[in-house]
Amino acid sequence: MSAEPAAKHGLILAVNAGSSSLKISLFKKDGASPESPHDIVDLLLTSTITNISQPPASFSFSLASHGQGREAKKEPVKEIKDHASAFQHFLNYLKREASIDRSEIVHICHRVVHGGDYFEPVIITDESYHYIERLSDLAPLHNGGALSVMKACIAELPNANSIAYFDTSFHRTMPQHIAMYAIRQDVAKKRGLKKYGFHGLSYAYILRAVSSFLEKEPSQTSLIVMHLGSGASMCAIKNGKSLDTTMGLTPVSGLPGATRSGAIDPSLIFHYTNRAGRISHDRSMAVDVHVTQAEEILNKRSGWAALTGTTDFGTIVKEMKAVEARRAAGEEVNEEEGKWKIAFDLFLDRIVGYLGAYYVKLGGEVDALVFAGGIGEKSVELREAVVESVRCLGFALDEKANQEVDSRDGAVVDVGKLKELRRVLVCRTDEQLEMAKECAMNPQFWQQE
Ligand SMILES: Nc1ncnc2c1ncn2[C@@H]1O[C@H](COP(=O)(O)OP(=O)(O)O)[C@@H](O)[C@H]1O
Ligand SMILES: CC(=O)OP(=O)(O)O
Ligand SMILES: [Mg+2]
Repeated sequence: MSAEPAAKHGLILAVNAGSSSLKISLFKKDGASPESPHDIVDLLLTSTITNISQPPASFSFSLASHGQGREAKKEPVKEIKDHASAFQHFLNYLKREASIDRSEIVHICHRVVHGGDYFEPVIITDESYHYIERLSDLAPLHNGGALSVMKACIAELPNANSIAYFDTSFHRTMPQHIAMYAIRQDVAKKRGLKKYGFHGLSYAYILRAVSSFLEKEPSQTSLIVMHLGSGASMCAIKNGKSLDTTMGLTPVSGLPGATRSGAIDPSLIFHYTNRAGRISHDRSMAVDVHVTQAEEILNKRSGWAALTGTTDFGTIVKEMKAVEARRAAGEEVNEEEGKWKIAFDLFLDRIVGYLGAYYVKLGGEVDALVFAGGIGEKSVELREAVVESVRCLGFALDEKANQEVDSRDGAVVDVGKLKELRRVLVCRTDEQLEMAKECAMNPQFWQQE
């Protein structure tokens, strides 16, 4: 792949189509690129649309010049029903924002969850678009949304290059026997049936930010990272490389999520429904995605939504605490009310299981446990429960630091007690910034000074 080097500098729009959200950031690349990747791009604005799969969606927009740390105002928008309409709403809003000239956008970086055999970023052409489209069935909550945004970009911002950045790229270093499933390899090879792993842009950002925080080279840094959001996964990073991760061929495997089951016995689905193999045409996407009913059940009708009725882990924690406080006060609590704690404990159990496994796989050489993603960054209670469960491995939390994460600045916050021995960190991950930095640093995309 090679792009026409567009300009020496200009604006980079980075778009992150998550399973239930669309996160957009606009950056300015400076003409004189400093050696350090840390200040190669300046943030101009961010916009976040959440609850796309649970309407009404909520829209926020904030200019960096108006204070980055400030919580942006959120407003419900009933017209937003998918990623395409969410992006259109953002573009309309941007048009009204006089201080930004859309024609200065040179590159648009798109987070694409499944990249199949693509490892490097690719410029979107007919060929690469159709390759990513063919992979949509392997990331039914994701690739379709990203493609619908690309279509809108080509129509509305025709002078900008659309470039796809892949979640799967970070995991290309997984050893073959770890990425392989114990199935016939002639079939596996023909159909690409192996563990790809996801959230790779987030892991790349976290590795960069945490190694810098620890003042170590990324290639000397070993971490166990928990990216816990609507989609949740973990990664064992050994000397800067992905050794193992919990998601697999598709993002449904590993930890449960907002609407995803996580790992199950593969036979379960045939006992759940006798229509497992029937094709279900997903009409919620602007791009047609063909998945079976089995995949629809496990991707869209499971997880927190199935256990508790909400996709918001914050609500689960709040309700659980309220019920547990009543129970502690001697009040009777019925079975239905116990669902919040069951969901919390189930998530905790799966996280701790992988944590133990990854600690052993890394031979105990772990520079830090890192919490990230909406739940990892915001839930004081989940961090407390996880770290308490792995106390036997020598990790301990500084309770006060854990409570105060929200009020602390910076990408990385130290919440561990035994700082010299076993670090516990929170990292505010930023997939948009990771893409923008990678784009700004890639000489292929820019005319040299
Ligand atoms: N205070 C909180 N406590 C626990 N969970 C929270 C809190 N705030 C947000 N979350 C969780 O974070 C999720 C969003 O995480 P994020 O990583 O932004 O998601 P996405 O996968 O859409 O990128 C929400 O759905 C919610 O479950
Ligand atoms: C891969 C994945 O699950 O992404 P997200 O958490 O953004 O939905
Ligand atoms: Mg996400």
